[in-house]
Amino acid sequence: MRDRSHGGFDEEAAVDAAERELRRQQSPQFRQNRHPFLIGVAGGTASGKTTVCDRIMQRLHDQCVVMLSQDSFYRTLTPDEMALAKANNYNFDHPDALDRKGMMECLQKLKEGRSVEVPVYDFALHARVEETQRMDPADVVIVEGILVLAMEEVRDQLNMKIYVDTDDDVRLARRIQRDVASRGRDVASVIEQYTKFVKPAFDTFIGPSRRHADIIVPWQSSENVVAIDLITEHIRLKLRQHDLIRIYSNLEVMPSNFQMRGMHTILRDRETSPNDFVFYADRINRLLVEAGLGHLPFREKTVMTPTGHKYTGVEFARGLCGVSVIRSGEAMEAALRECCQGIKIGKILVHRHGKAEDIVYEKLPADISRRYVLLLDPVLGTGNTACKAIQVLLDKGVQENKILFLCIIAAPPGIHRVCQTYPGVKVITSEIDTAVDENWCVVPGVGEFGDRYYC
Ligand SMILES: O=P(O)(O)OC[C@H]1O[C@H](OP(=O)(O)OP(=O)(O)O)[C@H](O)[C@@H]1O
Ligand SMILES: O=c1cc[nH]c(=O)[nH]1
Repeated sequence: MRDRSHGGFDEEAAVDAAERELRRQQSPQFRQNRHPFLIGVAGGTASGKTTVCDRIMQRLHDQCVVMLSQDSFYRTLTPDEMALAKANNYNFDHPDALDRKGMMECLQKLKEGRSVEVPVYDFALHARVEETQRMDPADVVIVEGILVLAMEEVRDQLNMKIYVDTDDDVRLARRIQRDVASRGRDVASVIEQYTKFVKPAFDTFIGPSRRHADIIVPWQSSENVVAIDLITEHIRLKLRQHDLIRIYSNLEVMPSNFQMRGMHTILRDRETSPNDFVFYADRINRLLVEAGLGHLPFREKTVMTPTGHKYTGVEFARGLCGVSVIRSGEAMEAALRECCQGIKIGKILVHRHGKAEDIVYEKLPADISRRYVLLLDPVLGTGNTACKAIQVLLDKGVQENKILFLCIIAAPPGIHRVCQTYPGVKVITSEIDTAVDENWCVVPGVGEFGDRYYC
């Protein structure tokens, strides 16, 4: 409940401090602790993956971007395999042709912000050469290759997955041209290899892996400039979010998947009916509450199953309660009650009036100072409301590291403010938005959450 006044917090100073912190983390001594943003680019042979990567790198020229190619990790062949390769009878399109362990080690090191020595593969000799190529840590690592989205262990490391979609005939024509010109092959052998191995591997591994992609880029004979623009804009947005996660260890963003993005799309759509808004907000609230509960301490517990076997598991934490920020936070109470039967839930009303800030109402469990508190409010905008509510809890004796703030969307100013002012408080959100506008509305946001939920 507020008239969108700003409160006494110097937002610019907070953002400056956060940026200073980010620069500190970018200094060489901190590099090894940095986690870069990992992008996977897959697609069939000669689909244009490298060109897509080059265009992305050109557009992200102000970031430190490196590209790791799956091709660098072809295995050194055994003598028998070498004989097959020379007879054009070896399957280079199968995941087993790769040194997957070596590739994962490289990826892991880059992910940890360390330099790596990348193997160099000679396609004409079907062998690794002696020398390696050094790759230094970067802000963004692009991993490119036909099987990048088909290998689960690689896929699991990626922050963004792109699939380049090009017609089969265009790809075959390009493949013939490339292998003849630069890999020492003749046309007949390229076509034979394509029919025997390349196409079946595409049908078995590569084509099906497109379902794992976040973005599918149609890429035919002319370049898809619009797609590259959209992708790089999205990467910039994600990098900003990624930076926040790197700065604040007390910020957690729930993993995004198509279900989550679909639910957010419905919430954010101004055409969504009130019934649907409530339905999908409730679904996300339930997931948020589960994510919050996952941060509570647990005790080991062993039970007997009905078949008389032991199961060693854990026991849920005791001594927790919820506190909702009136009015929108009350929309999250049902989700908390569904997960924790009989849980005590208190309430705080933060009322703003001009420059003055008043708590006009609070009703909290008498023993709240001994409890963990799940503080519920679906929107974190400037962070004024959240900070005021957190301060009320601290004044009641709740320990800072026993407060978990759950919100459906969080804007960067609110994240800076809460995470910096209260480093012990864990902020858990399902999405980070871009900004807060001059009317204190979150951008892109959901509009006035309370008005839409309770209308
Ligand atoms: O981070 P801030 O800039 O403080 O904004 C966030 C606050 O705004 C919303 O409440 P609102 O004031 O709209 O009241 P309502 O819940 O009664 O609709 C939201 O539920 C938060 O409490
Ligand atoms: O955009 C906003 C900002 C604060 N609160 C809301 O409900 N929406």
